[in-house]
Amino acid sequence: MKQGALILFAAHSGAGKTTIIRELLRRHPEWFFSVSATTRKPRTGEVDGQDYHFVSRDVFQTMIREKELLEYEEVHGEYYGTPAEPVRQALENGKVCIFDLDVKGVMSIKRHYPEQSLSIFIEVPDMNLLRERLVNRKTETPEQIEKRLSRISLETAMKDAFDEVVINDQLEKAIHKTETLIKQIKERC
Ligand SMILES: Nc1ncnc2c1ncn2[C@@H]1O[C@H](COP(=O)(O)OP(=O)(O)OP(=O)(O)O)[C@@H](O)[C@H]1O
Ligand SMILES: Nc1nc2c(ncn2[C@@H]2O[C@H](COP(=O)(O)O)[C@@H](O)[C@H]2O)c(=O)[nH]1
Repeated sequence: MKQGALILFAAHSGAGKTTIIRELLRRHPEWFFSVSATTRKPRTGEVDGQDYHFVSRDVFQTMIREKELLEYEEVHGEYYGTPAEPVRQALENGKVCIFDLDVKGVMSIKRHYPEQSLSIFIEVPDMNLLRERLVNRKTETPEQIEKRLSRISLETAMKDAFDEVVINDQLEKAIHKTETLIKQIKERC
């Protein structure tokens, strides 16, 4: 009986992790995406229940109190957390489960599921690209962009603990590389 696999993505803000995940899920609708809860406001085009469960701080605190979250972190001044029950069910059904997380969230989930997890850090060939991509994305103010980039040193310090680092220079190459890594772990779990 298949146990399911957990694919844990993290990156510096702007590296392209969400773009890669969206394309992987488009190509593999059979894979399960762990929809996080967050107190951050939706960006244009983001759909509640699909990209995130957008909740108030009060609701998020209740989720913490009721132990509904597998892990949670405060990132860039907002709360983000992984609802536990959908993940448990997806794994029970032997699914490949995809997670969009910050670096600390990756390590927390890896501690829960050490044998079934693959952690992937999405990197850029040049750090200047991060600001450029965030500016082009047009979803944050200049102050918010600087706040996001201020986590680079923490993220760099934790990068060595990841199983794989994938450089997102050419998007299609990065998608292909991650897809190959996921197919490999899927064979084992
Ligand atoms: N290989 C690439 N070349 C050029 N632009 C890219 C590439 N990959 C992604 N982008 C663009 O860079 C921007 C940031 O990508 P994305 O939103 O996926 O980043 P992220 O890593 O999820 O960041 P955050 O953690 O801030 O959400 C987007 O506008 C996306 O279209
Ligand atoms: N620890 C967790 N981190 C999460 C979760 N969901 C998303 N994230 C990470 O937060 C930052 C900011 O996300 P953004 O959508 O505002 O750009 C990013 O690194 C996400 O990967 C979660 O459930 N737990």
